[in-house]
Amino acid sequence: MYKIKTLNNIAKEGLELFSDRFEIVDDKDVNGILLRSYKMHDMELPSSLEAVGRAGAGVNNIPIDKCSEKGIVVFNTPGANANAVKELVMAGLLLASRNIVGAIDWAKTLKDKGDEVPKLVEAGKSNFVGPEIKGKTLGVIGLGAIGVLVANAAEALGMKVLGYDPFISVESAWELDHNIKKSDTLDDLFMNSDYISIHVPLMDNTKGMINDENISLMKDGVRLLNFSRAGLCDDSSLEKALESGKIARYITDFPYDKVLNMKNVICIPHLGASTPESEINCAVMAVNEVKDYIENGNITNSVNYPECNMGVCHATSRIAVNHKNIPYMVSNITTALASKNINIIDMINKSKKDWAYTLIDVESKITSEIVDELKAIDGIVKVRVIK
Ligand SMILES: NC(=O)C1=CN([C@@H]2O[C@H](COP(=O)(O)OP(=O)(O)OC[C@H]3O[C@@H](n4cnc5c(N)ncnc54)[C@H](O)[C@@H]3O)[C@@H](O)[C@H]2O)C=CC1
Ligand SMILES: O=C(O)CCC(=O)C(=O)O
Repeated sequence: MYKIKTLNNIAKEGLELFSDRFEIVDDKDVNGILLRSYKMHDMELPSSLEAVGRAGAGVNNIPIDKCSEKGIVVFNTPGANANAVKELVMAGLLLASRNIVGAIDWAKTLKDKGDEVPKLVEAGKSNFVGPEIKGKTLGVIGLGAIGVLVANAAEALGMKVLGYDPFISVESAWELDHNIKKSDTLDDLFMNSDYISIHVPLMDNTKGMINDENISLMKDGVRLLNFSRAGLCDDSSLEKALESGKIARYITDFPYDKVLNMKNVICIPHLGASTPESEINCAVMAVNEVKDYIENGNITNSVNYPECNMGVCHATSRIAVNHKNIPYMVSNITTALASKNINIIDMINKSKKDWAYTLIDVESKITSEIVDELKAIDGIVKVRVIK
C-alpha cells in the first residue's frame, strides 16, 4: 500500500482519484506528500518519500534542492489555478482605481443615520473619486499562465497592455492577444505603466525586484498589484513610495504585519486560488501526477526532474533511477544490469539542469542485490523498483 500525507486541505475530488493501492495517512514515512502553501523547509524528509505534489503554482514553500538531492520529484500544477487568480487580479485593478474599500468602510459609518443617509452619501461621495482603467496602461511582469490571462482580460476592458517576460514560453506567446505590446526591458515597462501587476515566481533573482531603483523609474501615482509573493517587493522601498504617494495604491494577496501598517495598501488574505473550481483543478492535477509517478514512474510537470513517460509497464519489471546529470550514468546503469544478465527491453534517459532520470523496463525480476548495486553507483540518489 502506498502512503500519502496531506499537509493542507486537498479537494476530495482529487483525493478520490487514488486507487485502493493508496491510503491517506498521517504517518512520517510516506511515499507521497500533497500540499498547498504549507512551508516544508524545516521538515525532515523521510527516505521513503518519492514525490511531493504542490496543488498550485508557486513552489517557494518547498526545499527543491534538498528534494532533488534525495531523489524526491516535486510536481506542481501549471495553470490549474490561473483563472481564479486572474479574476481576483481584475478585482484588484478596480480596487486600485476606485477607492472601493475606503468608500465601503465610510458607507458603514452612516449606519443608523436614518433618513439622512441618502443626503450624506451624496455629500460625501466626492471623497472617493477614482480614475477609470479604460485607456490606461497596465504593465504585466511575467507572462505565464496567470500573466497572459491578466494581460488579455485587461486589454478586453479597454486598457493598453505592456508585457515583459524574457523567458516567455511558446505556448504563452500563442495565447497572448495581438494588441499586447512587448516591453523589451523592465525599465521600459516601469516608465510607461499607470498600473503594474507582477506575475513571476519568487526566486533568488526575482526577490525584491520592486525596489528603490526601479520605483524611481515609475510614473508618479502608479498603482501596484502583487498577487504573486510578498518577497517580490522590498519592504522599505514600498513603505517610502506609499508614504510619498509615488505609489498611489498597493494591492496585495500577501499580507504581513509591516505591510498591513502601510498607507494606501489593500490586503487580501491570499485568496487568489481560493475558488472551488481552482481547488478541484489543482487537486486533480496534483493527484494524477503523484499517482502516475509512484505507480508507473512517469514524470509530468515536475519542477526539479525531467518530463518522462513510458506509459504503464508491460514488461516483467520496471526500474526508476534518479541521478545527477553527469557523464557515464547511462553506461554505468546498463553495465550493472548487463553484469547480472538482465536484458533491457525499453528505456528512457532524460535530464533537467543538474538532475536526470532513467526509466528502464527489463525482462527479469529485480532483486534487492541489483538495487543495492545500482544505489552504490556514484551520482545515483534513488532507485525504485516500480514493478
Ligand atoms: N495569489 C495566489 O493565490 C497565487 C499566486 N501565484 C503566484 O503567481 C506566480 C505565477 O504563477 P503562474 O503564472 O501560474 O506561473 P508560470 O510559471 O506559468 O508563469 C511565470 C512566468 O514568469 C516568467 N518569469 C520568470 N522570471 C521572470 C523575470 N525575472 N522577469 C519576467 N518574467 C519572469 C516566466 O517566464 C513565466 O512565463 C507563481 O509563481 C506564484 O508565486 C500563483 C497561483 C496562485
Ligand atoms: O493553494 C493556495 O491557496 C495558494 C495558491 C498559490 O499561491 C500558488 O498556487 O502559488
